[in-house]
Amino acid sequence: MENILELNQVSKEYNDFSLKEVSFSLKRGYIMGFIGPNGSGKSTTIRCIMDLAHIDAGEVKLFGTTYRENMKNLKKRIGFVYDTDVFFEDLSAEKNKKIISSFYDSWDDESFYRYAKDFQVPLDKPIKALSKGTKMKFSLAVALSHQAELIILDEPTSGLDPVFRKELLDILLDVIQDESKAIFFSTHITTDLEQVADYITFILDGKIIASEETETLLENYVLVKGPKSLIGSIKDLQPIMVKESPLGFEAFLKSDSLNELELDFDWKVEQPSLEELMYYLVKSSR
Ligand SMILES: Nc1ncnc2c1ncn2[C@@H]1O[C@H](COP(=O)(O)OP(=O)(O)OP(=O)(O)O)[C@@H](O)[C@H]1O
Repeated sequence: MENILELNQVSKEYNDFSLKEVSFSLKRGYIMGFIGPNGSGKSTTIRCIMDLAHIDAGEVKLFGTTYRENMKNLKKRIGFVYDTDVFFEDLSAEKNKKIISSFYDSWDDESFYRYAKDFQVPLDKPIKALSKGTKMKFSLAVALSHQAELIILDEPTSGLDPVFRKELLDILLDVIQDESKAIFFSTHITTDLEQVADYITFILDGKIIASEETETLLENYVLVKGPKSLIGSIKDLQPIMVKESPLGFEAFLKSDSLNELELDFDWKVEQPSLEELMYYLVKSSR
């Protein structure tokens, strides 16, 4: 199936930071989570995808084409949901909808009212009176009502309570059911991604260090916990990182460093969570 989003060797230089030959791709019908520590380049990458930041080298392809070839049309096919307030705060959600809808030929009022109802967005209230979570839902209702095929969200779940977060994640899962759309979203909440992301792209200091299926990514690594007496044996396997405590150790290593014999040792081998994987990969790089 065609890539709906494709970045090829995208580079962007700021004074103190650069995106370094960022490449990854996403197909229709899937959700990709975009993770990385603070300041690693997530928002910058998203701004490059949205053509809000000029790229110095490389190429961003959307729906198989580039902004250079097709600027006006491309933007309309993307639903961009982000944290900063982009609406007319003093106007009601209904009036905001009226203004925004006039920009889109493909606007579908019926969908909008259905989503607003499903998401319980009060349309008569001014935007400034809505909670953060409700604003996010309004934003998503807008994105879905102009028939966006690619939904890009920059930290949509940050600051939302667990109930709102779960609702939002269910909505995202629902959106990709017909397999014609794709979702790309950045977040620090890795447990959200374990629930919904088919793929994970991991950025660190402006460089992509992994972009693959969530399951495969997690299966690539193991956490081994064992007593002090086995510390020499674990170190022989050249782990990525070992944390020692008075009682024993916790080691993070590539799964293929363990062979069958070593599985028989008196230590516990676990698959790391996404949060543990992120912690160890970030720590070991510093
Ligand atoms: N317009 C700009 N001019 C100069 N530097 C910038 C600009 N925009 C971002 N940066 C720098 O780029 C780096 C990456 O920032 P970015 O916002 O992309 O990170 P992030 O991964 O989204 O971080 P966070 O998780 O904290 O939101 C930061 O050091 C930031 O200061």
